[in-house]
Amino acid sequence: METLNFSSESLPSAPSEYANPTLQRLFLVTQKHASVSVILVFIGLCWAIWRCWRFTLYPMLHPDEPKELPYLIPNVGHGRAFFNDSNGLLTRARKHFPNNEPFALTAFNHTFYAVTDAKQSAEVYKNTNALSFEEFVQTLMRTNGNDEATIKTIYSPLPIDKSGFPNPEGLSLGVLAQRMHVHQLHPGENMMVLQNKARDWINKQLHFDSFAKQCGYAASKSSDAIQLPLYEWTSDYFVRLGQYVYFGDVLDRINPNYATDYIVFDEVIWKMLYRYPSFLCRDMIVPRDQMMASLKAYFQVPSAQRRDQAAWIINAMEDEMRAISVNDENLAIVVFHLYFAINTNARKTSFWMLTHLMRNPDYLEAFRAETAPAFCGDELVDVTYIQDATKCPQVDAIWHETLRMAGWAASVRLVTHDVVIGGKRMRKGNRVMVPHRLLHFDEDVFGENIDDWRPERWLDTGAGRKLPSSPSWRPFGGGKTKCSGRFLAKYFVTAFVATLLRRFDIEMVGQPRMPQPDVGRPVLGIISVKEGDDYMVSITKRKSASNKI
Ligand code: HEM
Repeated sequence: METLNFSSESLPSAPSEYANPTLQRLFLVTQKHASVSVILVFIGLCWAIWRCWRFTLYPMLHPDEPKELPYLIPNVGHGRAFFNDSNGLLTRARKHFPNNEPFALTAFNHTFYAVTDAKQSAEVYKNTNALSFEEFVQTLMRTNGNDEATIKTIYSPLPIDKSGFPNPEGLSLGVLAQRMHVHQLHPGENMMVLQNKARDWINKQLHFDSFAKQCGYAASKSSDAIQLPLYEWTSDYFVRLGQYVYFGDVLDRINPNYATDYIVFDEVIWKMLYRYPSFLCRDMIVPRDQMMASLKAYFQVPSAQRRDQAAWIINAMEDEMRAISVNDENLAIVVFHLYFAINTNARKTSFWMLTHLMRNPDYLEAFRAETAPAFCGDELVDVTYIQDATKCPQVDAIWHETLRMAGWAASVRLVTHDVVIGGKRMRKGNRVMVPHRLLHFDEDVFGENIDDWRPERWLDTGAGRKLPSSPSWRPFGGGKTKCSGRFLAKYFVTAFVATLLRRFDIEMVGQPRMPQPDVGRPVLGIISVKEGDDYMVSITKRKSASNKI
């Protein structure tokens, strides 16, 4: 008993009849334990009442609302699991509620409704009145420094007869921008300009001499072979490609490190999405601010020195923004978001595609053979051939299957007023998400061996050939905000891989394990590779084009 170490000052006084000091201490300790027990019982009771209310009584009283996945700690909810592996959590929740109804999840006081049924997801994409995508864009704008007055101006309706891009519905510039992206990026003359620019860049840069000069990260070089870390290399090449296609050389001249800064930023972009306090994310803020300053400097270069090199959308956005008096700083932030949309996903898709192809040499050879007619010697000449699924069905299947495996995004919308989706009432102020991955891993739709990369699932059966138009196929989101860059993205990735395979042999150095996706970090499309899982590939010159298939 003497080992009990309570100081008598910190405890209430014991009755004086306990003359023995040991008994006196024992009394005090018992009394303290009793008060602790009362508090614990009280907390336990409150917790039981809260839990019974939240997960039993409330659902009974509101059967029209989505059921919620139970959790233990109020406010925290499934926060930790959500941050560690949101798709793992969603898969677990889907199994918990065996019917296909929407369900609810709470993470750090935010409630999300998850819609995992393909038909119900179409309801989400269609309902632009009660479900807002703009709120997500505006939050990003705020996080990255757009001021409130500018956001308000950009989201205020404009006259139907304004000059510049036609606006017959009197939309705000924020909404009209979606139409402008479509005008730039859907197949047609405007997209062809970008395709030709990309073809010329790929033809010039995908050269052995260029690798040797540009890739400071190469592990070894000889006169006809070079070893490169695949993720680092595809990231570097694709971001420079996207930048060139949209800004020509001008941005690179203003800041030769722009593409490198972007990749550093893009790898920690989840800190921006989770709105980390600035003192915890210097690694994201420093490159971001540098890029925004460079974009501001870009818009201060005299028009004659930059506009003829820029894509139509960059010049058109500048004109539209200036017409509503948006200043250079705010313009730079808006265009920064566009730079991000152009560059975040293609670099990762090419990494995953090459990774799967090297592990499936038959498909690699099929890709090479099918795309051969697009070349004259080693030069890519025909920009439409590789895109055409009737001429390159295997390439098309490889593209789809790579996106199916690597697409990790969810479409997220804010509920702006109560709405019924999938027969369930969703409350204003919460968010609705359509997790693409859950749709893409539905065996009933995409067939067996769902965890394996099998392009043949898109080719071998009539049902497989219809998959690209299935409502379960959502790598690019859906509705009015469906990724307008999807055609150009396919072109960038397949033209790059085709030219690489035309000119070089590529193989893994050693036998690296299959790189793991970084499931803990949210992305807006394609999953990143886990830190430390990048691996070396050896790229070797092939024989001259005349000897090729
Ligand atoms: C494999 C590559 C790509 C994937 C997986 C992808 C995926 C997505 C997704 C999931 C969205 C959000 C849609 C929504 O929630 O409704 C989106 C939006 C967008 N993407 Fe992509 N994207 C890719 C490549 C590109 C490229 C190369 C560009 C431009 C050249 C681009 C431009 C855009 C734009 C402008 C939006 C916003 C749509 C709008 O507000 O109108 N994307 N993308």
